[in-house]
Amino acid sequence: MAVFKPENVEDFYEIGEVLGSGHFAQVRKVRERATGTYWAGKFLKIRKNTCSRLGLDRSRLEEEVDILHAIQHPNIITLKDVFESRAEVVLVLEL
Ligand SMILES: Nc1ncnc2c1ncn2[C@@H]1O[C@H](COP(=O)(O)OP(=O)(O)OP(=O)(O)O)[C@@H](O)[C@H]1O
Repeated sequence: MAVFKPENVEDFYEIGEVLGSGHFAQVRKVRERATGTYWAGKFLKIRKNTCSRLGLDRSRLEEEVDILHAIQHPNIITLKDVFESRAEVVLVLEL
């Protein structure tokens, strides 16, 4: 199962320009501090309670993260890291 790190993503990545946005996510270019490598950081809003219609359901997201983690294929984007704070989850993806 994928590990959702409780650390602050900004301790490990510099957050850069916005690359795009979707229904629940904003995607930004991020730079790994340790290596200088660029990645895409997908900042996802998580639903706070079952009654709310805003944000993603965390269990659905867990399933998707597990699938991304399990698959390594040239046509499927690589998932490098997952960070979690109270209100959002950040997926660090291949740019
Ligand atoms: N790995 C990535 N590298 C570069 N840009 C990306 C990457 N992932 C997403 N983007 C950009 O961010 C935008 C939003 O991505 P996201 O995956 O949130 O949304 P979507 O699949 O287009 O929409 P939806 O909310 O319907 O799922 C994309 O349209 C693309 O421009």
